[in-house]
Amino acid sequence: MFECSKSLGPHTWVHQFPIAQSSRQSPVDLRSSETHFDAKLQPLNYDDKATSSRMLNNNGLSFKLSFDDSSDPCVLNGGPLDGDFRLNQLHMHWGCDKLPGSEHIVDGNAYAAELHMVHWNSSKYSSMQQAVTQPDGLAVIGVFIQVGKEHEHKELKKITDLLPKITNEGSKIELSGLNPLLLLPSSTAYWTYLGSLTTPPLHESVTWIVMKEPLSISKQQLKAIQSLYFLRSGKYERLLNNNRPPQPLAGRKIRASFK
Ligand SMILES: NS(=O)(=O)c1ccc(C(=O)NCc2cccc(F)c2F)cc1
Ligand SMILES: [Zn+2]
Repeated sequence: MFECSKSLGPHTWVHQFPIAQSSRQSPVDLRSSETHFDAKLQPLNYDDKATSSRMLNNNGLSFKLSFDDSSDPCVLNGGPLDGDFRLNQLHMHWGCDKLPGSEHIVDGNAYAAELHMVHWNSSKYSSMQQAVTQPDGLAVIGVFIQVGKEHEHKELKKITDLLPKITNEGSKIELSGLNPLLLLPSSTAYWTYLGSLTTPPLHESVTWIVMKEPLSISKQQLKAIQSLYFLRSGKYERLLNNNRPPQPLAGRKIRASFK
């Protein structure tokens, strides 16, 4: 129906955000040759579940599900993390039609899409805005998404069923009763490394936790995600929320919670 918008060239970001060429950038290629099993890594733990959230087709970049991280916070701890991290928002990255759209890749292979659950360090900082510039400020859980046979992932269905209601930029809708724990795959295996936001301002403030097992969604669900449009200079364009290509590891080690 609509052309995929040409992403505004991640390679142009460096002009305005010189940190783009620094040594702690994301995403990366999670190469098994670069990962090391770390027996000290704990399992991830969610203390309590958020109930209220608001879904927003935000500024033509993606759709974002914002959580109220002041009153009923959803708190993540454990894993590679020191202290408590509050869930602030979740969003996704996807491709166009048959193109894969995950940001992280595994041994050079990309997935159809990637879910990001963004948390900020509430043990050390008082808000997302304060934490987002700090080296230990954020923790983002990345979950790969692939098109499965037909068994839809239940919790993700709560999100994709609502997307047709926010296809235009700026539209928003309430979504409560989402349980982030149920958005995680059944296997607890993950990789973790120190990285950055994958979109400007590319702050190097993220402890990345990428789940090894992908979620499966139906073709229809992926279509609903890919059918988000936004109006740019009077023209409808599909959100092409993909993505920044993998960045140099620059000597970083990737730890694995599994052998
Ligand atoms: N794709 S990702 O998971 O790495 C990612 C997560 C969060 C943000 C974000 O919050 N951006 C807006 C924002 C808002 C306030 C202050 C900021 F610095 C800022 F980046 C960007 C990318
Ligand atoms: Zn993201």
